[in-house]
Amino acid sequence: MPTKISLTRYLVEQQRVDGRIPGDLRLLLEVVARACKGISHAVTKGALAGVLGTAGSENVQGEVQKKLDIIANEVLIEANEWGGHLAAMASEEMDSIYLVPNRYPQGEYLLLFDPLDGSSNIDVNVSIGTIFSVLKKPEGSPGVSEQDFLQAGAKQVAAGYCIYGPQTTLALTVGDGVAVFTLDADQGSFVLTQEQVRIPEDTKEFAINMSNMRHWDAPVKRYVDECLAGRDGPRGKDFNMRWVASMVADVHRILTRGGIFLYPWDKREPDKPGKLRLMYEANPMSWLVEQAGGAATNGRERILDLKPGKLHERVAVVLGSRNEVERVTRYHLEARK
Ligand SMILES: O=P(O)(O)OC[C@H]1O[C@](O)(COP(=O)(O)O)[C@@H](O)[C@@H]1O
Ligand SMILES: [Mg+2]
Ligand SMILES: [Mg+2]
Repeated sequence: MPTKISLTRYLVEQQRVDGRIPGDLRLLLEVVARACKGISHAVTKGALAGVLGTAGSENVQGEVQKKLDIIANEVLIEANEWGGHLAAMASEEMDSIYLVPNRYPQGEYLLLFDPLDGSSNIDVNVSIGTIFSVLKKPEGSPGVSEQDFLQAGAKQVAAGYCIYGPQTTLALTVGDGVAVFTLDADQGSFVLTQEQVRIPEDTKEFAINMSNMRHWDAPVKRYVDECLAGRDGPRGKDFNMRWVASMVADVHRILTRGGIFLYPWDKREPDKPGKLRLMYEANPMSWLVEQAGGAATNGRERILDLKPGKLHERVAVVLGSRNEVERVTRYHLEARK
């Protein structure tokens, strides 16, 4: 496919030429991309539009909501509810699922999103993003319930993120590799800038919040200790470290130049499997990473095989360059024996 084509043309070709996606899914993805453009606009305006700062409320997970968390959530809902492609939506910022109102045509897809990822970076002008995942409503189920959303990540029919950084960039998979589009603000359209993204199998760069080191489990400590030991340690090479604290930005770096990202279980809240959310953070990112040749596990099992028990379920995440993820997973399995 020639580069410099628009997202619309890329999707039309996925639909028409390759028969990979139905027309409804194509239109749904175009609406999601349009919503991301709107969010990008609000992010760029920042203090000029009065969108920075906290909203004075908490979400279902007890996290303080920022104004942009709520604005991004509303933009995504308003853009998507009337198009006729969706049956329901779910979001990090909403306690339960959002049914498409009866006055609008009902579609067969379910859309999940983290409207604004990296909330702690909003007010300090560091990259943030939107993460999304699309599932098909199970056939034969009347109406829509939360149960319909509880499908393994392997069932996703589309997944992606839009990062609001120095450029606004959208990464997308519909199961045919990962394509990356850059927003051309003059044209107002996303333009294909990279196709068939590949994550190198090996890396010398890891991403983890080191301030939690004392709370980690032994296999994670072992892995990071070996990286820190550098050339003189068992790995025989020096490692670099990065932690943006926006998963979108850390994953975007990994798609661009490789690396490994870890947000493991830790002893601070031992009853929670991890910090990140399975259905609208880990699943879409894991599918993107796998589609780019990388791997994603919770330390033991492939994330995309996990069957969610609830909408806002949390999960430990290890993803990125294949050989490093396999090493961390092996360390966990060895520790169990
Ligand atoms: O502040 P910590 O504990 O390092 O956590 C950072 C992680 O939290 C997150 O910000 C969670 O996302 P939200 O901003 O959507 O809640 C991830 O993007 C990031 O990887
Ligand atoms: Mg997030
Ligand atoms: Mg968020």
